[in-house]
Formats: sequence, structure tokens, C-alpha cells
Amino acid sequence: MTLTKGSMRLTLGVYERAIQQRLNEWEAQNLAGRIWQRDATVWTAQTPPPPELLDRLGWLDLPVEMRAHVDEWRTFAEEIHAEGFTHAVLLGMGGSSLAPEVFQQTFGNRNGYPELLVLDSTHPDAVRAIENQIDLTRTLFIVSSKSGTTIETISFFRYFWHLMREATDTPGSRFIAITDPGTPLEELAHARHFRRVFNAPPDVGGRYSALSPFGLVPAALIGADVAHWLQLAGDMADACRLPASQNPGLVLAAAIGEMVRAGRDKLTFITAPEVAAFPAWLEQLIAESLGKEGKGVVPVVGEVLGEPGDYSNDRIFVVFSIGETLTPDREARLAALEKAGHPIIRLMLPNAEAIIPEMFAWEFATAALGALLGVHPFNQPDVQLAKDLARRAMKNAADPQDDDALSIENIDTVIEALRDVVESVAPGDYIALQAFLPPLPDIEASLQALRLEARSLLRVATTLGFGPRFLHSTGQLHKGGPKTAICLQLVDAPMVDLLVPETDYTFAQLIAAQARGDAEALRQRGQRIVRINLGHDVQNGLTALAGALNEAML
Ligand SMILES: O=P(O)(O)OC[C@H]1O[C@](O)(CO)[C@@H](O)[C@@H]1O
Repeated sequence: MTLTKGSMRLTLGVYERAIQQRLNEWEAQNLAGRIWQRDATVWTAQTPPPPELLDRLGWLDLPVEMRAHVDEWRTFAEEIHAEGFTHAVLLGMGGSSLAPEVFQQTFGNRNGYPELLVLDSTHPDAVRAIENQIDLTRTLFIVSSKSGTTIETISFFRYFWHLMREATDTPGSRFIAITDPGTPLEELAHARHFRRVFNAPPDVGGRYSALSPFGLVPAALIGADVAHWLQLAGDMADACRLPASQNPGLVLAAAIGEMVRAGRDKLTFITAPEVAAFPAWLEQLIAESLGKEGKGVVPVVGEVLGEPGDYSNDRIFVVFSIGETLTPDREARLAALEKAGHPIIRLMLPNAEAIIPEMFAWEFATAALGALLGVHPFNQPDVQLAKDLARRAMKNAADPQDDDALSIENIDTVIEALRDVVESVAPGDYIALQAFLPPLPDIEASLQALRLEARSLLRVATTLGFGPRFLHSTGQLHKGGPKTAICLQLVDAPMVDLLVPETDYTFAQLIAAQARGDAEALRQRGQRIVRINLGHDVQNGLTALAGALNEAML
């Protein structure tokens, strides 16, 4: 049976009864009201509640509270517009970069306003690719970090600061910072005479910060109507005050939560092209909030829609359409999936701008899912481990003994390692392609092809993330979530390296240490991982790897 709730249509099959019961229970317990009242018992029985709980609920008020800042942001955006900047380059990771990237990719920059580029990779080729796209003298840099200490962000800053210093006597006039009050980044920004510092509310965690200055200052800079966005988000916030069965956030949470508890934990996003960028933001929200203590929801983003035979019964499909339907071809596939018993949650958006209120609805849903699954939805306990191990790997950077990546040139060893992996595949597993490679379109296309190959050979869910970007998104889930990840970590040997000014390391050393650190953290957490070095020629390496995967299946 299909349930319709506002612009949501849910085909829930055998799970419908449990979901309905959950909603009734939540209504009786006044869950919506208790979340808004910031009642810690929603998530914990502990007194006092654990850290990062009651002091991380500021996102509830952003749609209203941020309205007071709109004029200031608009005036600033007009100033930048009037000065003829062609690009704004955002330097940041995870919660500080994903929402702005989604905004640029979904809405574009208004005529005459700068185009927003995001740098969230420490691969030297990625840094160079940004440098090659911009005219330094007409570029504004946005250094964005809640903590103000993230190594990637500060390294990017150092690199572009030094370039800018050679181009102008007043480099600070080309930099702004977005950060919490009193962070080392704020100090740095004052010391280097940044043009502006925008402070964000400290009681909002990174992945819940899209509607704070982290998302909205960059949005204003590309010419978005952020006042209207806050209005739309405010309407959704009001809807999320309603009793559970009419509450868009709680309906999503009950549906997803009950199906995850029944083993369908691969939340697979299918979108209309107009909103194709949106799931990259949802991915961090869901994976980092819920993937801990051996539990979690695995977001599957960017995987081509297949036939029933491509999937096992661990999937929930979430479809974002503009209007009621996708293309006839994709609708036919969805109908086949529905017939095969897969649950489908459809969100029929009136237009692309509707992703803004959806952001609020999904934040509310994620907070409620934390309660349902019994995890703390606002911390990220396993991210630190990879950071610490990366730091250790930096110290041992010169020691090749320490590098256990298999070379793609030793193809037999690679096949053997893949064979072990293939033999270990069990129902409910997923392949996580972790590519510490240049995030360039041709490489991404080859990785997508490899991913498709893996899905059809192994019939498991597949995810793809570029490192170190994914460390701040799905990284928490990989380490803290269920032991169902099979991680294929891919590294390369960059042809050109870049020194990070004011430090004693290069970008190639940093990304290599991050990859090693994460591999070690994954092993310590009991996940399966194979590391493969594709050498200098990544495309050739990927072709060889696809061949090796097929061999391993024989
Ligand atoms: O904004 P910051 O402090 O630089 O952090 C970036 C990202 O790193 C994390 O803290 C951990 O991966 C994310 O939660 C966050 O969005």
C-alpha cells in the first residue's frame, strides 16, 4: 500500500504496520514537542547528559534566528559583487563545505556574482586544479572551519595566502573567515587583517550548519535570496512541530528507522538531475550522525539506478523528483523495484529550491533517528582516531616499510587480496571505494564504472568517496558503524608535489598520511580493508584494477 503525507509518498510494504505504530507511540510521547523543548531524555537516560547534546541543538532555531543577519550578508555580497570578483574559493571540509557546494551546483551563481569553487581535497593535483581555474587578483577566499583547527583547511589557507602575498600588498583584503567565536582561525584572521570574520553560533554542529553562516554567507555571495530560503526553512520548522503522523521529519525518521531495524540499512538516493547534488550533503548528515557504536545507516549516493537483480533486500530507496515523477525509463525501473518488494520513499519537490526546507526536515529526522536507533546524533567519536593516526603517519612519512599499500604493478598480489575480499562478502555488506585520488571528472567517471562493475559482480551496495573529503562525511560510519564495510582504499603517486608554506610537509605527504592513518583506524575498528597504490597513471591503474576484480571473481 502507498501512504501519502503532504508531498511525500511512501510505499512501505511489510513495514507499514511497524512504522504506523512507531508514529502513534511518538504522538503519545509528544516526541516533537520534547525535541523542541530540548529534552535530553529523548536521547539519553544519563544525568547530566553527555557532552555535545544539549549544546548542539541550536540548528532548531536557525530559520528564525538567522533572519537578523540577512541584511549584513546581503550588504557584504553587494560589496563583493561591485568589486568585480569572478570567483569565491571556499577552503573547508565536511559541514563547512558541503552545503555551499550543493548551493553552487544546484542554483549556480547569479549573473555578475562570483562563481563558488570548493577545495576539500589535499591531493596536490586538486590544489593545482583550483589554482589553474582562477584569476588570483579577482578571487575571494573563504576560509571556513567551525573548530578553526582542521589541518586540511589551514593547509589550503597557507598555500593560497602565500600566492596572494605575491600578487598584492594587501592579501588580507582577499580573505574572509567563517568560524566559531574565539577559534585559532579567528585569531589568525585578525592577525592577517582578513577583510571580514563571520562568526557562527557555537551550539550548531558542522553537519547541521547549512542554514547558519557556514551555508548562508557563501550562498549570499553567489547571489542567492537567503531571506526567502529562511522563510521556506521556517515553514518546514513549523511543520516539524506537528504531532508525529503529520510531522515530515518524524514520518521520515519512523519510516527509515523501522526499516533499518529490520535490516534495510542502505539508504539509496535517486534524484532528478536538478537536485543531483543534494545527497552529498545528506550523506554527511546521516553517516556522521548515526554511524557509531556498531550501528548506522549507510547512505548510498550517486549509484546508478538498476534492475531488481542488482539489489539484495538491504535497500530503502529515497527518490527526489521535481514534480511527481522522474523520466519514464527511471519510473519503469522504480516500478519494478516496488514490485520486487523494495520500499520507496518519494519526495515530490515543487522546484529545486525545495531542498532548503528539506535540509531542515532531514536534520529533524536525523535527530529523531538517533533516538530511535539509540545513538548520540550530534557527536563523531571515531573521527579523532584517524586524525591521530594520520599525525603519527606524518612523522613516519619517510619510512617506506610503513606503507602496506599493494602496488597495482604486482597484479597477482592485488588479485589475491581481492579474492580474499570477494570470498568474505556476506549479505548486508557494502563496498566503500575510498579514493585518495585527484577528484577530477575523468577519474570520477572511471571510479563510477568500477563501482558499477563491483555492484553487478557482487550484488552489494557500493559507495564512493574521495579522500580526505569523505573522512569528514562517511568516515565516522566506516569506523564506528556496522562491520559490513569492505573498504577499497586507492592511493596514487602524485607526479607533482606542492609544499605547504609555513610548515614542514607537502600536500602529497599530507594526503598519504591521511590515507595510512584512516586505514590503520579502520583496521583497529575491525573493518576489512585493502589498500592499492595505482602509481603515477591513475587511469591505467583503474583499468588494471577493474581487470583484477573480474579475475578475482573467477
Ligand atoms: O568545520 P571544521 O571544524 O573545520 O570541521 C570540518 C568537519 O570535520 C568534522 O569535525 C569531523 O570530520 C566534521 O564533523 C566537520 O564538519
